[in-house]
Amino acid sequence: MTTAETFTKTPGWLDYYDGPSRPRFRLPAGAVDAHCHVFGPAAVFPYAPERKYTPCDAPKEALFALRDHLGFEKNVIVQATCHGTDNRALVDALRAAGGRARGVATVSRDVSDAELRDMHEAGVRGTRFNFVKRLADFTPREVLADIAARIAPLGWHVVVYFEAQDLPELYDFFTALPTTVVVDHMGRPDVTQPVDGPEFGLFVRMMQEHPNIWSKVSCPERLSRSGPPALNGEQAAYRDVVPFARRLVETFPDRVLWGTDWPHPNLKDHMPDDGLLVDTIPHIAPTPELQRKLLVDNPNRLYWS
Ligand SMILES: O=C(O)c1cc(C(=O)O)oc(=O)c1
Repeated sequence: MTTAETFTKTPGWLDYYDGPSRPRFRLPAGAVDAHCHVFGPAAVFPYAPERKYTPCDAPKEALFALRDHLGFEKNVIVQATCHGTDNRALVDALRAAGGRARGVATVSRDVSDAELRDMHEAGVRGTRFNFVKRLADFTPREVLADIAARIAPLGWHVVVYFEAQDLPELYDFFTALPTTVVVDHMGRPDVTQPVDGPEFGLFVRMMQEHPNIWSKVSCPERLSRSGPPALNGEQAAYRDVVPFARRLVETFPDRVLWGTDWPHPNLKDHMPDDGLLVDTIPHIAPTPELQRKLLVDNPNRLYWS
């Protein structure tokens, strides 16, 4: 199947989606899409009963086609909340990727050592804690601290997803975690606030004071108020998000990651064009050196070394 066919002929795939454009920006060799998901297919890997949304199926074959179409070498596949703590779709995709994917799972406190070992062998290198209220029920902090203590000896890290207004309350918990901590989507700043204002300032301070904390400079399509269309080749799409991402890339060049967030669950107003998302990269990482760190060196160090 061609890439276009894989997208349009995947059963249950969004009717209106013709697939991504081809990016103008040429990714460096060895680039990693460090935040993407697989969903189902539900007939094989059912969604979790406790899920807050039911996505269209987005199977591994479509993800691998996207990877090749955009020019990435590898993926980091992140367990999505709609699959709960059932990591079978993730592990299946990792095993099928032939070493070209690593994963971030979601586990419960009673996960067995054997299950952790199996996941590690398949390529899992982290666990995800979700604090976004529309996506996940509250889990007591001591449960999460126990999970972090369980996965730390494996060399795994913790990925956290939260919204900026909740950072003051979560700050002490995050900064006490015993592992590397990777923040999804820059902690979802309100991009109508100034980039040097107090809200994003707290996030920057957390990274400054805690060298174990990393950030994904991803998801402009979720954070933007200005929306997608690039006015011309020079101006970035989702341009109101660019100063936030660029600030992190330039201040912490060795602790940032980039990902498409494909297949963009819960976006109701538009279906992002992943080619256009790749074209935002030179706006947030303006030099070849910053691009290499963001796309190649950092993800390879965290997931493949
Ligand atoms: O903002 C979201 O809706 C979202 C959801 C999930 C998930 O359901 O895991 O993951 C993401 O990275 C983003």
